Amino acid sequence: MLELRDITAGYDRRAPVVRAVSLTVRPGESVGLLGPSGCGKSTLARVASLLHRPDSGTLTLDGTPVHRWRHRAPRGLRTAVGVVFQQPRLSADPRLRLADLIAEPLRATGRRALAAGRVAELAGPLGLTPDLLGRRPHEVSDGQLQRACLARALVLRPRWLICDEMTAMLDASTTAALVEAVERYRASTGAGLLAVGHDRALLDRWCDRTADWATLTGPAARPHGDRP
Ligand SMILES: Nc1ncnc2c1ncn2[C@@H]1O[C@H](COP(=O)(O)OP(=O)(O)OP(=O)(O)O)[C@@H](O)[C@H]1O
Repeated sequence: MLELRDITAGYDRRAPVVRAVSLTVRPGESVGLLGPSGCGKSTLARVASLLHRPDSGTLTLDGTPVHRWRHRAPRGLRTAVGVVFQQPRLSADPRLRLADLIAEPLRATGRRALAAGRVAELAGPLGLTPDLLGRRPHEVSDGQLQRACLARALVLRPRWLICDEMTAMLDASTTAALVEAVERYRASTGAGLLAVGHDRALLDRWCDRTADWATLTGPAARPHGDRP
């Protein structure tokens, strides 16, 4: 279970952007998160990805409460969550060839020996040919780079996947390919998904259920935030 309970978070303690938000994703479940621009969805997604420490509230991953974020988070918790952001160019080291970009989390966790096999396994189904794997980010399209970023998010086989507007800048066929890759991964591993987006039709098609930001926040939020 991925449980965000009464999360208050932001960039200035006096004016948090996320206020008392609760949201639960059950094992194997896919939950879409919809809300107006600027409401705090990405901030909440970063809290769930252990990238942003909340001012208050609790994040619990598979029964373990998280007490430390970013590089201070225990490796076992950090690697349990894979994350894909909206803009691949902001999250990709421009010096790395795509094969190395995908393998980066393996190197960072001392599992370099697994790199060749895991990259090959993920690249093919995502349409990343050997030619593309040898290029650097400035030599590929946004859609190709996002495919590599998704492969990077899956390379450690996380139990939870957070997709923050993963397809917002992409065309319909790339969107379909990325969603299909996520669903294939989830079908083979049982991983849970939190997909943040603006496109209700896409989230309704993709996810088991879609939660509206307005129902998750404030004192009116139900114990599990999004349950009827
Ligand atoms: N690093 C930052 N420093 C200061 N303020 C920030 C920072 N990142 C985001 N904000 C502000 O926090 C608020 C919530 O931003 P966030 O990106 O979480 O919203 P969002 O719901 O994901 O928006 P969108 O749908 O437009 O991506 C916004 O007002 C934004 O300007």
